[in-house]
Amino acid sequence: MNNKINIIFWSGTGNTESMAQAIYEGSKKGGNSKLLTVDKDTLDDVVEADILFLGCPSMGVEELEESEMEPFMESISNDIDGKKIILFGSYGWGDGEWMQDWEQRIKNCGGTIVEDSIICNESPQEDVLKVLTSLGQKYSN
Ligand SMILES: Cc1cc2nc3c(=O)[nH]c(=O)nc-3n(C[C@H](O)[C@H](O)[C@H](O)COP(=O)(O)O)c2cc1C
Repeated sequence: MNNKINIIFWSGTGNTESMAQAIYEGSKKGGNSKLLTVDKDTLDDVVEADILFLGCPSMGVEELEESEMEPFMESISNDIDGKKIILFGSYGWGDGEWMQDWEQRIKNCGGTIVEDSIICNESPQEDVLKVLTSLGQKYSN
């Protein structure tokens, strides 16, 4: 059976959503992946995943989105020990600090970051989308 890949994201204006869709396009070939907005996921979607892709833009002041993504992260903090995770998201005027903090948080919960996080400024360019699609494909086998 191919790896179970779950892609869970929050996106306000669609930039992080485009990134998530690019990952999903690549992962679909494995026939065992799901694309979920963070309000639609369940704890099972986290627990069952061999590879978890989590996406969120930089919001607040270099923070995760506070009404859905932040509570979601809190809710899974005891369930990602040993989990293979890849983070992605879009940002605006900052320097990527939110992503560094997010990586640290995952590590503190015992999660394993298996790839460099993918970040892009505002709308993802074609080259970023290609990288994301190849990552989806790479892990779906
Ligand atoms: C309320 C709000 C807060 C934001 N805070 C930051 C920030 O602290 N740092 C940053 O680089 N960009 C910030 N941004 C810009 C977004 O991260 C950026 O527009 C991103 O592309 C949005 O992604 P999305 O289309 O997936 O929602 C903020 C945007 C909004 C609406």
